[in-house]
Amino acid sequence: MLDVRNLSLAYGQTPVLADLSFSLGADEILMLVGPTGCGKTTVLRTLAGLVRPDAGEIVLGDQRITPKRDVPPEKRRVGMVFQDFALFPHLSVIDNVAFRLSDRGPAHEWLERLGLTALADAMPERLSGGQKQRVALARALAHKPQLMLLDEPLSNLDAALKDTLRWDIRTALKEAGVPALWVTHDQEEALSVGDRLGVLNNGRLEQLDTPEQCFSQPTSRFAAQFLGEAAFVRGHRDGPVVATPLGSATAITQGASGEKVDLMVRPDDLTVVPSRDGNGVVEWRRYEGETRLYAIRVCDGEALRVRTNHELDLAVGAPVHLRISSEHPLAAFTPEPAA
Ligand SMILES: Nc1ncnc2c1ncn2[C@@H]1O[C@H](COP(=O)(O)OP(=O)(O)OP(=O)(O)O)[C@@H](O)[C@H]1O
Repeated sequence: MLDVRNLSLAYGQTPVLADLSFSLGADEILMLVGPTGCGKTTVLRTLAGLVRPDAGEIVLGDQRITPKRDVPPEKRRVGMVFQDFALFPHLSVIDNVAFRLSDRGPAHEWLERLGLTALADAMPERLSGGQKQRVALARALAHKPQLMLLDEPLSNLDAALKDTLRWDIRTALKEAGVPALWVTHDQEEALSVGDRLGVLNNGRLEQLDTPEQCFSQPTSRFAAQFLGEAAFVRGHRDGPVVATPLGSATAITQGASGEKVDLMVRPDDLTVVPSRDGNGVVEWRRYEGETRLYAIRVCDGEALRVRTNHELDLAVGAPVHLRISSEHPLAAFTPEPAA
């Protein structure tokens, strides 16, 4: 169990974490995303005890940590997995995993669970990136941590390996029954692997919710734009419905009829068909294999992205009709004041 309350931290005069609060359940995995420099690694470093916060408290199991009551990193029982694996190069796999353990049983157990038994006596230099990361995970879990911190654990691995390993890491964390905080830059990973997702912006949690809620019901434009390819179409409320030049959709939030709003649309909320008297033209196209992504310029507004089946083959410059086809409610935001 982890409880973070009103954590603040500045490097010199630069505030990095601002009144950050969240809790993690017994075996909950929280994915942490946000733009570069927003403080993700600093959150992990603070929880690990590598930097001391200026204010707030961390309750980790039965430890209560405050700026005045520090607990050193080695007493926090926090396991860490980094993108660069950080194995001891002069120790074999089993000696890495069992490092400083008086009982080597859990080391053998985690090697087996993570499919590494045959490599127990190998030296790290012989291992592939995926195997190194499994060893790093086994080492962290064999030490029976009360919290796991993962800082972009898959970013040095190729795409095919990432997909398998992310699920193996999730399974291992759940088997170990430890809460985990997992920083990633990968949207698919952020949305698919964790139990909850936190969107960090300038050291503040902009949104903390299930991945589904964060993606489909972002509470701010920032969260909307950070997850997935969001665009905004100006419309007017008419009861629960927002009417736009591209058709109508139900809005998630209610407001006064007649009020101007920007409706958030993603490429799968729109449908495009060829049409001589349509409302737009194809500005660019991108073949994606199973799908195609088109940018459609509508009147003189911004180009909107729409994803279609790969069989719809439209040329650049082709006249088309673009409409909102989403059957689920869409997020609506108050228009930003003109610059
Ligand atoms: N030791 C330090 N001294 C001073 N400033 C630091 C230090 N470490 C990080 N920073 C600054 O704090 C801010 C947050 O850094 P942090 O590494 O936590 O961001 P991040 O969200 O993990 O970024 P990235 O996604 O690029 O890894 C950045 O502006 C960074 O330059």
